[in-house]
Amino acid sequence: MYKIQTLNAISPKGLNRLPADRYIVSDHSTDADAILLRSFKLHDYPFSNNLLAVARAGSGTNNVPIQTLSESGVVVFNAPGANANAVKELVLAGMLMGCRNISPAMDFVHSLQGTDAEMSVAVEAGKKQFGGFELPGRTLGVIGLGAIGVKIANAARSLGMNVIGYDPTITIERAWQLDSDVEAAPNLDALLAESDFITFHVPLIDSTRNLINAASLQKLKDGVILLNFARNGILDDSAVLAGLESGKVYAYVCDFPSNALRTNRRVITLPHLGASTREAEENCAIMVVDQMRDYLENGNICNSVNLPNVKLRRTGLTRIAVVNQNNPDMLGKISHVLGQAGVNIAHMLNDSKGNMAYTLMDVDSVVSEDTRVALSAIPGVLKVRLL
Ligand SMILES: NC(=O)c1ccc[n+]([C@@H]2O[C@H](COP(=O)([O-])OP(=O)(O)OC[C@H]3O[C@@H](n4cnc5c(N)ncnc54)[C@H](O)[C@@H]3O)[C@@H](O)[C@H]2O)c1
Ligand SMILES: O=C(O)CC[C@@H](O)C(=O)O
Repeated sequence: MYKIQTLNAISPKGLNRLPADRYIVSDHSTDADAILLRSFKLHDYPFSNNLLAVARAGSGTNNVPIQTLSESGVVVFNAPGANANAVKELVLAGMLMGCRNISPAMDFVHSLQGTDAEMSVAVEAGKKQFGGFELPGRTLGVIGLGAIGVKIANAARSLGMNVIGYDPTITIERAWQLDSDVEAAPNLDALLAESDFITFHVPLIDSTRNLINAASLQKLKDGVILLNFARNGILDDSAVLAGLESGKVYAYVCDFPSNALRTNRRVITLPHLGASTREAEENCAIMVVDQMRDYLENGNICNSVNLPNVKLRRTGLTRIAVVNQNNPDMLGKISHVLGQAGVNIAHMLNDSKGNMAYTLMDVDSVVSEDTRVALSAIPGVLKVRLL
């Protein structure tokens, strides 16, 4: 039986794909084979030695200590693109809420008192405070053209906006998906200087922390609308608040509330709702459960952030799965141990990602526990499983 620990609510549509005769799913296991989570902060979490996989039912993995897990040979999965449409829709809603002043206008209506006739007079007198502007012809800057950024860029084009994007590491797949009228900004400053709306869709990493700060704020157009549905920390909140105060920033729409933000009338802040749709939660859960199950049962890897994609059709009598450091001569040492044990490799795939490597082998015989232990003892080998 595989033990799966859930650290957040994971859609039953995903969990139901784990057969009860092979999987025990619990939210309080102490020796789990795999962990399923969403935004639970896993840094400093006590991992069991059994742990083989961590699966993030979402896109961002900044709540997962990838380096520490890699050092123990634990595979970390995520669900690329599975919640992108949900985020796209909320960003579009946020753009419209920002430019049409919907949140302060609603606050105004909530504050009205008196009869309907009195209210009608107050509405007509008061509504001029909330006049806004339209999207067509305005320029949207999209920072990060991954699963979410590309969808937003394309949707904004279909709404008649000019779109410029900035992503120095855009993949070929995403570039193919991009509307051909989306312009590539030569650098971040050019995007900041030309955009009426700027939306951020980058992971929180050292190079994306405080992309908007006191200095970069000065490069923005006056009256810009900023949207952060990526992560807290990508914009420096105090710089954005200063920009709202000076009029440089017209509105700030974000998914990451703080005390300073939530009381400002020109800030629309939501409770991390970007991926909170039935569809996105189901897509993410199904994707990571399938990936985790294929890894646990067959050793195949798909959509891991720390190991390469490796998928091998099952042949042979025994499958050997080895997670190791990406060092010279690892394959030589692994095949030497198997040769000494009289084990013949029928099929093999080996690939690497950064300083991690993975080897999946189908062999023609039963492999003893002694041989598994001998493979585990090779310096640089992190995990060995017989499947
Ligand atoms: N609010 C939410 O609920 C919610 C939901 C999903 C994702 N997110 C956040 O959004 C982020 C993006 O999600 P995604 O699914 O589009 O991820 P993704 O991996 O598909 O795309 C991220 C893109 O950012 C680019 N990038 C990295 N560093 C950059 C930099 N310095 N400048 C410009 N581009 C850079 C990458 O090349 C990549 O194309 C996630 O990492 C996560 O933090 C939030
Ligand atoms: O699980 C969630 O609700 C949020 C997920 C989101 O932050 C992500 O990075 O995919």
